[in-house]
Amino acid sequence: MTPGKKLRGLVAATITPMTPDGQINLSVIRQYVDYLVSEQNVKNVFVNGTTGEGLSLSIQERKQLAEEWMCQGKDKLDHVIIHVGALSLPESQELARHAAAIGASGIAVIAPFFFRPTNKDELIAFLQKVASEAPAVPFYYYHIPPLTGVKIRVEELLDGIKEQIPTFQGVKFSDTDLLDLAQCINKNEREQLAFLYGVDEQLLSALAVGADGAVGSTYNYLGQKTNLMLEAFAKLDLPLAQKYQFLTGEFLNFVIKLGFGVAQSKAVMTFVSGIPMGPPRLPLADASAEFIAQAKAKLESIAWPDGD
Ligand SMILES: CC(=O)N[C@@H]([C@@H](O)[C@H](O)[C@H](O)CO)[C@@H](O)CC(=O)C(=O)O
Repeated sequence: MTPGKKLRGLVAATITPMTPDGQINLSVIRQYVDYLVSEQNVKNVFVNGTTGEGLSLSIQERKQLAEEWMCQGKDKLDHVIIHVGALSLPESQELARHAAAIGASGIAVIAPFFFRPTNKDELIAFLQKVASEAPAVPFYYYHIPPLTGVKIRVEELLDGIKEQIPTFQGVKFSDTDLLDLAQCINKNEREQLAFLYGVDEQLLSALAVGADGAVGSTYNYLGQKTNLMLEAFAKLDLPLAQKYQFLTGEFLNFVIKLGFGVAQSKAVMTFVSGIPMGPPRLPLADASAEFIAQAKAKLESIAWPDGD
């Protein structure tokens, strides 16, 4: 791992593999790490987030997964960010201390979403109490208003946040409000913050306003293609970058219409990688056989510019 290096590029929002009877399946994480690195060229992971069903796992399971990713990712991954957000502040603090103890490269926290913060100060107060439990670990705010219902604009949140959270390192921005994202980047240009976009189907637009990279579910199985989009964008080859975005978008548009969430991501990752991701945890229901057949056929029909 590379401590201190600014987080850039693609970060896979990891799926939590489960056994058919619904237990977490740590035994495939080693294979999963190798697959991400060698087949998808993705060397950063975000563990126990939305895609990882982090909020549906017990504290013990979250710790076990974090430890396994750290252990298997050692010498292979660049960054292992652990999502430690929880509805209960003491639980979130416990997870932050644990992530620090096992040497995580960063921690991230979602806004609490049952009793919600109603303004910036309440949200920062919560984040600060968690971040201060891991005083040497880079801290990221995980902004995902479609799921949390917490719509406090990040631009507003960032104003003065470093004074209260000295470890503040950036934002995982999972929202479509690109004006907010652009204003964050504009105002924080000279700071060393990382802005990582989380709506995979419109990553190219976020790159255009200066996002440093992306955290998302599709980089588990479309990481290599999305890396080619990043490369084309870096070389200012906009037509090629657009081509990749259009094609990943074509797949996502198709599956979103069928109904696409964490369960379906698990199914897609299983058929693409061959690693059994297992079922999701209730209340999520397993992807249907029909979804799997249609998603597979669609993905196989895409003619990528690199001929793959
Ligand atoms: C709502 C949701 O799950 N969003 C995903 C996206 O990667 C999403 O799956 C993708 O854009 C397809 O819609 C990520 O932002 C979530 C994520 O990074 C995480 O698992 O923490």
